[in-house]
Amino acid sequence: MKPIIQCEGLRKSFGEQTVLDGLDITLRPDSVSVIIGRSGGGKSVLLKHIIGLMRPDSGRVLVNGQDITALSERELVAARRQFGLLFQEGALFDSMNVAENVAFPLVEHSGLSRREIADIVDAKLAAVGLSGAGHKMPAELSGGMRKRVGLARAIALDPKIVLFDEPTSGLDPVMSAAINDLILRTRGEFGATCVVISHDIPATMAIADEIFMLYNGRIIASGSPDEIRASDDPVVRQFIEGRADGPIGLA
Ligand SMILES: Nc1ncnc2c1ncn2[C@@H]1O[C@H](COP(=O)(O)OP(=O)(O)OP(=O)(O)O)[C@@H](O)[C@H]1O
Repeated sequence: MKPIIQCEGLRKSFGEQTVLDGLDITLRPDSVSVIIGRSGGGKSVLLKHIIGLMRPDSGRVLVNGQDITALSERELVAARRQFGLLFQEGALFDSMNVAENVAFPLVEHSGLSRREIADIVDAKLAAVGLSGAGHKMPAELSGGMRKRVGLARAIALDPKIVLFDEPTSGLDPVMSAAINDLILRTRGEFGATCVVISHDIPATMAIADEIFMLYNGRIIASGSPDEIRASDDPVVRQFIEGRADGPIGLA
């Protein structure tokens, strides 16, 4: 199957610090791909390269075969419309109510009428289980609700690819399970490719079609949850078992 996202030889340093060190990754369409790895290991930096918010020092990022590292800022704006992005805290606009938040990308990019936009907003809020919450302000919402509003906004334009940056961090187990269901539905019902960054190993095992382990600036292991569980790589084992002792230093 043709990959939807392919990074080849990505290198990125900040001063002396090398964060991506010749990273290769290939993501399949219509799949849930979960990228795991240490805090500060470069997962968010990788995500920013995939949507063209950061440019690599060298290497390429192909999205549907198009090298987005070669695009101008103007072309990038168009290319980014293929993506929906759910930020860690939902990143809602605090001065807008829930419906206005979800409507925002539609107002900015779709050219649809107010009536059409209102219908889409209702449908997306229903999809995330928040029908009737359109008038609420972000400050009135729980963390889980904020994430669901963020997801409704991320899928407002029916993007082909939805990126989730630590979607379950800070949520209770029930809300985490609800968010994981939503990720699976985002792939199933909306036909989107989902790229998830996560520290949550049980959730990763439950939702991933393919897991990628980022370590020392490269993908050191990839495979289905069963393959990753059976990995004999000591770094992978330490990470998925959550042990303090092992090759991964704590520094
Ligand atoms: N714009 C930047 N300028 C300088 N350093 C940066 C920049 N962005 C990221 N870094 C550094 O790159 C490293 C990787 O950061 P990144 O946010 O990608 O980690 P992460 O794996 O997403 O971590 P976490 O799981 O804690 O969110 C960190 O050491 C960070 O300080």
